[in-house]
Amino acid sequence: MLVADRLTHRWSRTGEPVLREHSLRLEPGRVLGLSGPSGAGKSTLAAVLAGLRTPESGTVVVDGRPLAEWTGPRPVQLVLQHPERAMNPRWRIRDVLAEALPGRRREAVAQVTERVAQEWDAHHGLVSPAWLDRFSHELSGGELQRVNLARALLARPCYLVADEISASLDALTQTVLWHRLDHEVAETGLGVLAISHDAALLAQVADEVVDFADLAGSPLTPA
Ligand SMILES: Nc1ncnc2c1ncn2[C@@H]1O[C@H](COP(=O)(O)OP(=O)(O)OP(=O)(O)O)[C@@H](O)[C@H]1O
Repeated sequence: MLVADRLTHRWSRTGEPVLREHSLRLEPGRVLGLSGPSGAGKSTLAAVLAGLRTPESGTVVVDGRPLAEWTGPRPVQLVLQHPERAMNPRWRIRDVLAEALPGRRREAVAQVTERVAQEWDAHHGLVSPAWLDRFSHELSGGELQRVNLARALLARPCYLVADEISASLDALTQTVLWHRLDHEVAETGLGVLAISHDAALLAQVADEVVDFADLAGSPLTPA
């Protein structure tokens, strides 16, 4: 279980806190939907859950161990709406995918990236093997987003924070992508936090939907 307890975070020392003792539980093998208005703090919470921001106070514990104590691959992967920000523009797509496999032999990495591209290609062409030798600027935003998600799953995270990951996709591709994620949830026990403004999408893909505001000031454990 991913347990975030009483997280507080403000972006400037004198500013209002964006996270105000926000708490949530994300179970393995489940999809939890998170909704809330623009600017509320959902992406801030996402960054803290993934360990990319340190909260002013509060804890994030992943499968019984504080997030800060995990070494090696991040147990919580974050995929954002704008995939180009998460990729080195000088890398080919095969190197972008290989980033999820640090420390492996070159030949093994090449094999895995080819296999992953073929496997994702089988899901209605979500990722094409033909993209592997291209640079990120040679793919569309939606294509890059699928590569970004494939890379995040290749790292074998325990939990995935998916922040508006399908907002730039057409309806059919969106359905196929969530179907692919569902498969991962069922097969590997991945826990997913799906952040979106799209209530209809969340109703479709999530086991439960919570509102960002309702997570504030509701500690999971006694103070
Ligand atoms: N790097 C930053 N530096 C300063 N302020 C920030 C930073 N990132 C976000 N903020 C501020 O924190 C608040 C919450 O932003 P956040 O991106 O978490 O909201 P959100 O709920 O994800 O919004 P949206 O749905 O529009 O993506 C906003 O007021 C935003 O301006």
